[in-house]
Amino acid sequence: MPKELKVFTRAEVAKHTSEDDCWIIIDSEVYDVTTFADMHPGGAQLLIEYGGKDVTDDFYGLHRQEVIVKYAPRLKIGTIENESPKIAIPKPGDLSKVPYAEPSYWMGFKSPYFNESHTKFRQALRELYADVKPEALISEELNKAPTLELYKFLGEEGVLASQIGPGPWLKGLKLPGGIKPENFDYFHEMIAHEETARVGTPGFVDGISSGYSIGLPPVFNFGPPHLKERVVPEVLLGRKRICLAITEPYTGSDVAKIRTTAKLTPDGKHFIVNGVKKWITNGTFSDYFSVAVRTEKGITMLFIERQEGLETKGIKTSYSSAAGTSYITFENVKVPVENILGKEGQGFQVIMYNFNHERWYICCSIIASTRMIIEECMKWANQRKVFGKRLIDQPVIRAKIGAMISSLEPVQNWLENITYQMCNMPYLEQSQKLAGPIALLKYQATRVAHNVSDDACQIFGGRGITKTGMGRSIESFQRTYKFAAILGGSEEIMSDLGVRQAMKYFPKNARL
Ligand code: HEM
Repeated sequence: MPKELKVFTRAEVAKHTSEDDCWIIIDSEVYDVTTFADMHPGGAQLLIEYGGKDVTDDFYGLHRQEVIVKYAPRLKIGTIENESPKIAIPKPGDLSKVPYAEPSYWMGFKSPYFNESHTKFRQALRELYADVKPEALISEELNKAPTLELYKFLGEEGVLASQIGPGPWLKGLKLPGGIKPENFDYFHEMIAHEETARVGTPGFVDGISSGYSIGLPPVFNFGPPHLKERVVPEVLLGRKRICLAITEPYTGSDVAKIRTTAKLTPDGKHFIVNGVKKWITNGTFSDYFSVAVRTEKGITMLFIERQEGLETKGIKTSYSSAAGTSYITFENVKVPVENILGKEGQGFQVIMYNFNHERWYICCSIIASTRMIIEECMKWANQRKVFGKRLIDQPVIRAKIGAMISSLEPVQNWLENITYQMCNMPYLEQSQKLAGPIALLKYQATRVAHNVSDDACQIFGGRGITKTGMGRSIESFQRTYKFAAILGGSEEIMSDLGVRQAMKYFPKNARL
């Protein structure tokens, strides 16, 4: 039964100042902290010193809003007469009203790209993820992989399907916001990646999105019919998990150097696979693996099921093991020749086919994460008081936040422009025209993330390097934004590729 709340005057609250009877006011609501004081992580004495007072500003200078949301049901005893709260507590699923906290269309600006269906889609995902977030925070903290139950839930709600792009594989599936598969476009997918990133738990987020969004495309684009029919629905409905296994300890971005071998058996019916793979996201809990191997005819992609001889073990990285980042060993693993994805010796084309999409998806995600960090900085700078004024009243802080916003908005706008091209170009034209811009966008998006992370840490000070409390998102971002700068092609390779692509189309007759 909910507690009955009473109405008090400020004078009444002011009488409750002792160890045995201690009340405080936060935003015109009254809290009895007498029994809580001994459990208060900030210390009992502090709370008692503040007994009887309005502690709103001090409270918000030291605690995230989620603290009061969590403790209010236990500690709130009433409200102050003729007053109402001035601080908004967003409902789960609300869009933020903090300037620049959402892409401009969702802050009331006009856009040629979005319509009502994109708004419905974003809203549905934001609400759905608000329910998932508590589990995400626990998994992230405890290094626990997302459960199969959660995968099934995300699969049935169409969340998994909405992260691999428009295509025939969506047919018959339910999508968030009731969007019909035939109306689903790359802007919906962009929103899906943004909303997933907004959960704010990078390891867990990769745990529920990274493996299949790059592991499944080789199957639905190049798999033989018997695999497509079975595996694609299993994965999209969250019943089985798949990952992409390309990189090895000896070779990262240089795919041509992979050493995992697949030798044909004398009867020509199977390959025997031997070798190792490293940094394979979702590998620890995947059932299926899309694997790059070397056969007699060259680099080949194989679909391999978990079986004897295939072992996965977790690798500890700078984010949570909820991502399932793994080291995989293949010892005499037997794979039917029918499991070749594409053609033998043409694995490179299979790998390249989805590269642009993968890089674009990383852009969607890192740009959304960076935006959240800017929102955290703006909120903090507004509520944190030092030397008698808010942080935001210091020109040096405004200069940092100005630099953050003005570096983020151009990459968001470039992302939307590229997404528009993806919606309107056939695959071949996309490959010719977008490989360079996507590579350069990825380079710039992760450079922006780097600078924002650095400035955010300076703004938060000690809290920006502390895993709990006010700066926890800043600390986590600092530890993890580099994943986006390395995976799917490092910054160095991205800028080089962008320029090489541009030079391919450089007119032979152009002169200075
Ligand atoms: C309803 C009232 C309050 C509740 C439920 C509460 C709860 C908490 C919690 C959960 C933490 C740990 C935060 C974290 O690490 O994320 C904390 C820390 C702290 N609290 Fe409170 N608190 C309350 C009121 C106050 C008041 C009135 C003060 C004094 C102004 C205060 C001072 C502190 C301090 C100094 C810390 C340590 C902050 C840090 O490590 O940076 N708290 N409190």
